[in-house]
Amino acid sequence: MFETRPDREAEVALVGRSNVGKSTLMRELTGHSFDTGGSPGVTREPNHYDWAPEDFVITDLPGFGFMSGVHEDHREQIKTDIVHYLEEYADNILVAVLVVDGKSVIDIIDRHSGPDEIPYDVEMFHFLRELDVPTVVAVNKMDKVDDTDERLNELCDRLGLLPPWKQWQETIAPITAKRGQIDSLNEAVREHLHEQNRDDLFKFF
Ligand SMILES: Nc1nc2c(ncn2[C@@H]2O[C@H](COP(=O)(O)OP(=O)(O)OP(=O)(O)O)[C@@H](O)[C@H]2O)c(=O)[nH]1
Repeated sequence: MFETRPDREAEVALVGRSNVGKSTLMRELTGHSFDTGGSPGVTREPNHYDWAPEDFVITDLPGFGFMSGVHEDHREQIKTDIVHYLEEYADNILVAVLVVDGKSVIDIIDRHSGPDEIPYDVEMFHFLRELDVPTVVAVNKMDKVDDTDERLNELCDRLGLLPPWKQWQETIAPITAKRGQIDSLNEAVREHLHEQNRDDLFKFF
């Protein structure tokens, strides 16, 4: 279990597979650069952007999935730790941001769909819903995607949301974190904060 979390009442948590751009997004959101080491899977412990005066923390959870040089057992352990973290702090997490790579997410989901296999992103999306944690899917790297609407409609379909994606703007937020294009995510997060009477946290998004 991760033991680095500051004791804060309110939290926004970023989850997602390795290399989807969580650290890049974290930097854009906070203006703070976390030492990620640069290669996939380097983020093994959560990064917390601790805002004590507001009793608020933004957390970047470790990436899950393929990591070169990381043994299968360890990968499973990281996944288990993430699940436990989300369960333990579900009441504190006002919004979860599930980050995916817009370029590859459909292929990865389809490759891992089978009679006894649920793709991580789909599993995580449903798990967060079960926990009653409002979730925004940040579809990153949209600079590499040409057919935006088609791609986002496909993603809705895989997540069990009825397309067109445009009716899910509180849930599906296409972004290009690397260029600082994250307005749609900020708006979606604000919607969820507003619903929970936390307009005081708008300044972070
Ligand atoms: N084209 C493109 N590349 C991006 C974007 N955002 C991030 N990247 C690149 O994606 C790679 C991974 O980004 P990171 O932010 O390190 O990803 P991460 O999800 O934190 O990775 P882990 O540490 O493995 O969890 C880097 O090469 C980034 O420059 C984007 O919006 N567009």
